[in-house]
Amino acid sequence: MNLEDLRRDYLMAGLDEKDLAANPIAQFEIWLKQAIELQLKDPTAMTVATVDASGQPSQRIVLLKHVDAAGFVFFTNYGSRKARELAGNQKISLHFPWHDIERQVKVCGVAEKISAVESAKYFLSRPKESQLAAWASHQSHPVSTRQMLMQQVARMKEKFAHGDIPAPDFWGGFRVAPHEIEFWQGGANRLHDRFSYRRTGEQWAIDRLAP
Ligand SMILES: Cc1cc2nc3c(=O)[nH]c(=O)nc-3n(C[C@H](O)[C@H](O)[C@H](O)COP(=O)(O)O)c2cc1C
Ligand SMILES: Cc1ncc(COP(=O)(O)O)c(CN)c1O
Repeated sequence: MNLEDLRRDYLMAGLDEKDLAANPIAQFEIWLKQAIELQLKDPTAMTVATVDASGQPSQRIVLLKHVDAAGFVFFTNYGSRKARELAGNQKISLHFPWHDIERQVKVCGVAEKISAVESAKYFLSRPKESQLAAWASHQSHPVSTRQMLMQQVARMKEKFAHGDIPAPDFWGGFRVAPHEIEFWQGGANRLHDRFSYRRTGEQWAIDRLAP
């Protein structure tokens, strides 16, 4: 299979320092809003990179569920591989791959569990079937067959047949407090525009980076 000629030029837009918000969260919100309005598929999907004790990185996609000055929030199983890696090393990187608008955003920061109260509030807003799936899935651990998984779902459905399904204590959110956020806009002939914000106390410094 020859992949060498698979490429395209990025011609949609440029990015100038004068167009950037002073605060990267404000800039992120502008870009995310555009990604949603332009009906990109899974606009909130982000790749999350963590590292294990040996320094081995691993990645997976999760959905961003909240963003504000305090950081980026996603939800997952606290026994999952990502959560176990974060327990040993809070350093994390997030990546939004917005191919259709020739943009990407990279975030580096530190992840912390949110409160059980905050997690429960989000959990209760999810569809019941997803709540049962969270109870049934020992995420990232081997499961012998799909049938075993479905049996577990059925057991949980029975157990929680009446009333609200409570949030499991092994499931909840992480908030990523960022210290670096890069905005990338594709340019012609590989001469892309890149701006990197770095936290300097209460403020943010902005550098244009070579493409
Ligand atoms: C578009 C998309 C969104 C996903 N969103 C989540 C999510 O919000 N939370 C989650 O735990 N897993 C989500 N997953 C599944 C993860 O990618 C991953 O398989 C799972 O969290 C286990 O990862 P780990 O074993 O590295 O911890 C999503 C997958 C895709 C493709
Ligand atoms: C396992 C898992 N957990 C959580 C989520 C988060 O999304 P939601 O809360 O909207 O179901 C997803 C989304 N694909 C998922 O696959």
